[in-house]
Amino acid sequence: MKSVIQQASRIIVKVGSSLVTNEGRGLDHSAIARWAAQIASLRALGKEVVLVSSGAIAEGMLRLQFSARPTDIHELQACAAVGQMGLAQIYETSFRAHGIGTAQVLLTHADLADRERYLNARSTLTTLLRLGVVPIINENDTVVTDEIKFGDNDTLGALVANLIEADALVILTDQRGLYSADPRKDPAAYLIEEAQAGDESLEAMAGGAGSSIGRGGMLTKVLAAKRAARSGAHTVIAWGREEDALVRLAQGEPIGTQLTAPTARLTARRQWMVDHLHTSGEVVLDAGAVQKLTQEGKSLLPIGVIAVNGKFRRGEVITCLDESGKAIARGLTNYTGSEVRRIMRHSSSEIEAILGYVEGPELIHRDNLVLL
Ligand SMILES: Nc1ncnc2c1ncn2[C@@H]1O[C@H](COP(=O)(O)OP(=O)(O)O)[C@@H](O)[C@H]1O
Ligand SMILES: N[C@@H](CCC(=O)OP(=O)(O)O)C(=O)O
Repeated sequence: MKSVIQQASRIIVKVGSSLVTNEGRGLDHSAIARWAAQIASLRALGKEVVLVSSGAIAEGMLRLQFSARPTDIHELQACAAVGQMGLAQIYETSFRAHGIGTAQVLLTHADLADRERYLNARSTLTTLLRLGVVPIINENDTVVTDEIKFGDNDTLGALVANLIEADALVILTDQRGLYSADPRKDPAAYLIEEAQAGDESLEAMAGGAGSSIGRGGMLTKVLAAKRAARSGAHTVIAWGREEDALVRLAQGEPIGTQLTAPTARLTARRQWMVDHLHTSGEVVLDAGAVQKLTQEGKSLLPIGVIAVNGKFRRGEVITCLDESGKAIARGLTNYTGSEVRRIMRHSSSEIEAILGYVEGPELIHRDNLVLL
C-alpha cells in the first residue's frame, strides 16, 4: 500500500492540542519547528499545504497562569485570545526560517455554513496558496461558545478540506493512528492501517480524548475523515512525533491509519453542486458563452450573459441557460443578481468602473461550475 499523500497536491495538516502543547506545558517550540521544516519540504515538492493548528487555549492558560483549564466560557475565550498570539508568533518564526510566509485565519463553523462567507474564505485561502503563503487556521474562539466547549479542530480541518477541495487531510495526534480500541485503556488494541472513510465500524472503535488537554479524541477524527470524504479528500491519522512523518508520507510510505474516500474528488464536488436543486436564480447566456463553457471548459464571464432571472446572493448556486431556455450548467456565483444585471454584456475589465469593486473577473469560476 502506498500513502495517498504521495499523489496529493493540496493537503490540510491538522495538529492537535495534545501535540502542539506537549500535554499542556506551553507550546512545544522544537516540535513546531520540525513540522515547519517538513511542510517546507512538501512545498519544495510542489504541494500546497494549509495548517490547522490547535493550542491557543493551552498557551493562553500558561500565559495567564491558570493551573487548570477554566470552566468559565469567557475565561476560556480570554485564554484562546491570548494564546493565539503565541501560536501566530511561533509559526511565523518557524516558517520564516525556511523563507515561507504565514497567514493567520480564524474561522467558525458558522462562517463555513454561510454561502457568502464560504466563498470569501475559499477565495482568500486559495489566493494565499497561490501567493506561496502557508495559512495557519484555528477556530475563532472569541465569538463562539459551542465549539469552545468541545474544542474540536478535527471537524474544522475537514470543513477546510471540503472548502478548498483538498486532496487529503492529515491529522497529527499523540497516537500512532486509529486503534481497534483506545490504546490507553486496552493494551491489546491494534493499529488499523487502512479502512474506508465513513465505515461505521470505525466509530465504535474510537473513544474520547485520552489526555487532559485534548478534547475530541478519536471519534472526532473518524467523523472528520467521513466529512472530508464528502468532497473526495482522503484522511491519514498519524503520530505527530513520528520522525519526518509528513515527508515520508509524501514519499508514499504508509504511516498511521489511512482512511480513503470512496468517491473521486471531482465526482463528489459535482454531486454536491447538482444536489443543489433549488437554485436561487438563472442567467441566460449568448451562444459564444455556451460554446466557451461546454466545448472549451472555460469560466463564465459577465460579457456572455444576456439576461438574469430571479434574486440571488454571492455564493449561491445559479443555473445557466442557453438562449432556448435549456439548462446547461450550474455554479456558484461571484456576484449578486442585481450586480449581474449591471455588469452583464460588459467585459470583466469594466467591472470595477461599474460596481466600484471586483470580486473576480469571472461570474462563475470554472472550478465552481458543473456542466449538466
Ligand atoms: N481507538 C482509538 N485509537 C487511538 N486513540 C484513541 C482511540 N480512542 C480514543 N483514543 C484517544 O484519543 C486521543 C487523541 O485525541 P485528542 O486527545 O483529542 O487529541 P488531539 O488533541 O490531537 O485532537 C488519544 O490520546 C487516545 O487516548
Ligand atoms: N481552538 C482551540 C481548541 C481546539 C482543540 O483543542 O481541538 P483538538 O486539537 O481537536 O483537540 C485552541 O486552539 O486551543
